[in-house]
Amino acid sequence: MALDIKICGLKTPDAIAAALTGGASHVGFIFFGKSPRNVDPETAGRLRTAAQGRAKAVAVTVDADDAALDRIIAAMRPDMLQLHGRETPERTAELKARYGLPVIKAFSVHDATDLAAIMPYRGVADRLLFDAKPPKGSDLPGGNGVSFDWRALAALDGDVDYMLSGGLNAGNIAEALKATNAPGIDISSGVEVAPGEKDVRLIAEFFQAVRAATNTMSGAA
Ligand SMILES: O=C(O)c1ccccc1N[C@@H]1O[C@H](COP(=O)(O)O)[C@@H](O)[C@H]1O
Repeated sequence: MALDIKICGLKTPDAIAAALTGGASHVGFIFFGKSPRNVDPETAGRLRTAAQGRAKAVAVTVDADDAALDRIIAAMRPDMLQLHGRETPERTAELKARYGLPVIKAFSVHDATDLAAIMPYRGVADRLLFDAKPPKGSDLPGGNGVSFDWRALAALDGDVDYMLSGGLNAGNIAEALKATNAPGIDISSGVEVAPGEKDVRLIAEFFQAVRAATNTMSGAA
């Protein structure tokens, strides 16, 4: 099965073009005021048109209320919603029904005990996303550029569809894929030169590293 690759926190046409040229399956837009990657829904709506028919456009929100989500959905027309806050299984189901969109639910992981949290979301969220816990003092629930111990995911059932995120970059993606065999990966800080500032060269290098890693893994199989 092809590896899904999401480049998240996009804010400029150049960065989106680099993500699409590299072969991103998903492009993510952040709607969270405290993030250096925050975009307004209208800007995201303009930017996401480049991805039409090429990659799924994902709206990333954090405990957003209905009014904020209504505005995001109307202006951006995302293909998917990513819930990166403390949204309950009930809220997740409600949003799926309200907008008729597939939902990615994010979980923060330190060790295998954190995986118990996913149980009530199985059959509710369409896909799970595993990110590291935010460092102490961080204002952001994600996008902190920190990894967790990927061995924690060894306890997952084989049928769990998820994306691995948190501190991925061109230098560690081979090890991350080898450790997890993740069906999808998600990166933001690792292709930036400063918080919120994507770099087209780093994006291209990330895709090269992913291709090299997947070629090595399929050769070894
Ligand atoms: O990137 C952000 O600023 C952000 C803000 C609020 C919620 C989620 C956010 N990003 C998510 O974090 C991971 C990527 O993090 P990293 O920078 O690669 O470590 C990814 O799931 C983004 O969607």
